[in-house]
Amino acid sequence: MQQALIAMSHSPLLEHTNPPEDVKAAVEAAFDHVRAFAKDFNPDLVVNFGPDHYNGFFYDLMPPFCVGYEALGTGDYDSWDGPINVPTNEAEKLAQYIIDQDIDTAISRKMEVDHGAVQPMEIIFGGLDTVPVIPIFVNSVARPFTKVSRVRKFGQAVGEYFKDSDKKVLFIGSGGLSHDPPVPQIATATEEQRAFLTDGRKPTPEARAARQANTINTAIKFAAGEADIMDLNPEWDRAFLEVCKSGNVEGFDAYTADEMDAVAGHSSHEVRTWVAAYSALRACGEYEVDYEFYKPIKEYIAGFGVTTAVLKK
Ligand SMILES: O=C(O)CCc1cccc(O)c1O
Ligand SMILES: [Fe+2]
Repeated sequence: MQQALIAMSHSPLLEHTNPPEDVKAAVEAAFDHVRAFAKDFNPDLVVNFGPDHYNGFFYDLMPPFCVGYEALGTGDYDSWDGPINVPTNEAEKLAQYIIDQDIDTAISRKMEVDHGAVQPMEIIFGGLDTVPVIPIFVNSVARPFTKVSRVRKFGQAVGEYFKDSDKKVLFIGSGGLSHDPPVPQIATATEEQRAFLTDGRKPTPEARAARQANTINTAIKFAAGEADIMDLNPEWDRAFLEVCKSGNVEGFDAYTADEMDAVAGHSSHEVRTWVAAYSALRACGEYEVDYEFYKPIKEYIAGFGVTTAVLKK
């Protein structure tokens, strides 16, 4: 088996809020599972589809996709802060292949990736300086959004590139499922927020701390039933997981940005990373989801899903 997949939610609140013990234990067991899965698969390379939350990508230049040739962590919420082990030559060849399939992508020789992209690898491998990784940004917060069918085709192109590779490749998707954390949106932003969304790189320590405190306070209120963010939507989450399990990745095409905003929250778009990862794996062959964990967890502001998938023999 040359390709495998881990698609999982992330939340910077893992270390900052306190769900009931049984919930924490269940999440920890899911993390143990993905760690064991990755260890067993023993990838030569990870292709990491990750979102960003205005730490690395801003409205000064917002691409739908970006392949990182070289990358570093932004360290927000104490996430990976420093260089990332990217095989530049392989990333260059991958981007050329994607473009040759008529799918345009941005590239970066200095891509900045935030908690949303790095958290699964921190959990699974203990850092981003171990297994070589090609980080791929999939815009999941900043309108305008590409159609989900485009994300599927992008993922498919990535998968095709690795289909006959002699390397063992693990596709990771990070984010989702339904959730609506307090990330400003350009359409409703104040003047100050607009400035941040457009040009907010390298915040002062005070600005970063204030942003993080706001997220943590919102999560605590949300768990107490007092926050004015959208509720989680377990039904929507379960339906999305069913599409993942069906193996019919064209099923993702029915999702639209407006509907997702309306029923699953403004950060539900992070499932685009799952769409890319599942479509990449599907391009390598028929797959089966061999592990699924799901729980709506208000303390983490996340419909929290963890899945692994392998190719059918
Ligand atoms: O402050 C931010 O940028 C949002 C943090 C955040 C919170 C809950 C779930 C997430 O997926 C997430 O990213
Ligand atoms: Fe996120």
